[in-house]
Amino acid sequence: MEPSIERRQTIEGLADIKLLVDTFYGKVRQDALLAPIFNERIGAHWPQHLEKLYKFWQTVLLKEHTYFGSPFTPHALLEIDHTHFRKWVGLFVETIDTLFVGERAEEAKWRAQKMAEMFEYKNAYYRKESEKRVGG
Ligand code: HEM
Repeated sequence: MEPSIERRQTIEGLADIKLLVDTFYGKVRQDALLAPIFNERIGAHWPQHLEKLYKFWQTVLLKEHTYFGSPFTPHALLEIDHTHFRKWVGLFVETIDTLFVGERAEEAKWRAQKMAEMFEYKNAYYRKESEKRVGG
């Protein structure tokens, strides 16, 4: 049997974070369900969005604190539901499993899943509240 060559790497530094973020949003931008949502909101500002996401994942995974935003806020207004979140998480997990191995890779998947769950829950809550206000 051919010895298998492990091409996947551990997440060690900013270059790995950039590879993760660039690959993931590359997939998002090709995805029929997610691309329109991102494009409508981000438009020509993809470079700035990616910079923000490098900082976000650098902070979460490398504990180098370069992100100082509030990650949920911009999602509250998006028209997204369970199908979108499931797709987002699916592409994220696929990206990690293709590129990386190790503890940080596992942590990245775990964090992404947990945050997606939280965002989905909060989104549904805000939507219900605003329907109550509109609908009386
Ligand atoms: C279906 C799922 C999702 C969609 C469609 C989505 C879409 C977006 C969009 C359009 C923006 C840009 C908003 C703006 O600049 O006005 C954004 C920002 C962001 N997203 Fe998501 N997102 C999703 C899930 C997630 C998840 C699960 C995470 C975290 C693991 C995440 C992390 C972030 C962060 C950190 C920002 C930057 C926030 C800031 O401005 O500081 N997103 N997202």
